Amino acid sequence: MKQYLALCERIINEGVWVENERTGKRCLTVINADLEYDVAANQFPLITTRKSFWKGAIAELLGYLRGYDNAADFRKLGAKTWDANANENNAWLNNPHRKGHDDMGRVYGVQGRAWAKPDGGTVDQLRKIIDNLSRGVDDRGEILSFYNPGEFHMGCLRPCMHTHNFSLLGDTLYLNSFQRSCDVPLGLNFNQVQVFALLAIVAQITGHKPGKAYHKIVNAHIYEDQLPLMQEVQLKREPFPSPQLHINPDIKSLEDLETWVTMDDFEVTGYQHHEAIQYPFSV
Ligand SMILES: Nc1nc(=O)c2c([nH]1)NC[C@@H]1CN(c3ccc(C(=O)N[C@@H](CCC(=O)O)C(=O)O)cc3)CN21
Ligand SMILES: O=c1ccn([C@H]2C[C@H](O)[C@@H](COP(=O)(O)O)O2)c(=O)[nH]1
Repeated sequence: MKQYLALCERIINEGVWVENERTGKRCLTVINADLEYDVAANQFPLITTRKSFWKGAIAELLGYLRGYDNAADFRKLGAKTWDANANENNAWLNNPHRKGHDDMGRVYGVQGRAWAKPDGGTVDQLRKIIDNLSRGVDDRGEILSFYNPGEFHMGCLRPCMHTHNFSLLGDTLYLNSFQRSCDVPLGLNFNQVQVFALLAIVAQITGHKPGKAYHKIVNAHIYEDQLPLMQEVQLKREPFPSPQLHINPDIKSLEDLETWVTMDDFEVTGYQHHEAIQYPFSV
């Protein structure tokens, strides 16, 4: 929680105003933030200075791991986060590749599970990583990348958290996650949960101990209409200690994640938090 608050303070003290064409809003922006989560100690990085709807974040992650391309599928899991980007962005609504209501196009998990090969067929990046790690193999290229510039024109948004790189040291699994753009009041609240949960889940299904997760953010920003709530409400509150995340131990494989897992298989204990804050969302 301290590193989150330090990043917010840094944006307020050192941030530079940058215009954003798509949203028509200015963002107070800093470049480069390195966050670290201790998954081994189960210090779940949930924001405590406002109520966090963490289930939406894990639902979104599960949708990515399943390769979903449709906001309706995300809603069924419990994440409403893609409704606006799928259905309210004019450039995407007028894009000939959009397959109708709720379609997100070839974003995130589509690239992770079915990256189109130029010579035909697809690559399932996640399957390969899980197979290797389950055999105790780290080929120094255990990389899940959603960033496919050749297909940006076929999706509603370029991926923000775009690459997850796993590493094995002995029986301990590590994760480095890379994010090019971060809406600190709204998106980071979810992204911290996702980086932590991704390492915890993959360690569990490949039979390893989780170590640390390292989260690098390049452009970290606060939208102009979010700033008063951040400065005058959220940053005035004292944080509480980290809660813990519990994952159903019956989840043992990628097939389990793909077939029967729901948000009921995730539980958080010890979550003390301040009241919810509704931050404005920019499409
Ligand atoms: N401007 C912007 N910021 C983002 O963080 C973001 C995007 N766009 N587009 C793609 C995804 C969607 N994400 C989202 C979208 C909505 C919330 C949101 O409204 N969060 C609420 C609670 C939602 C709930 O009830 O589940 C919050 O208060 O955190 C969070 C992340 C993250 N990403
Ligand atoms: O996981 C996510 C997804 C999106 N965001 C934020 C970061 C930006 O504010 C917007 C995306 O706009 P771009 O112009 O494509 O950078 O969504 C996030 O924080 N986390």
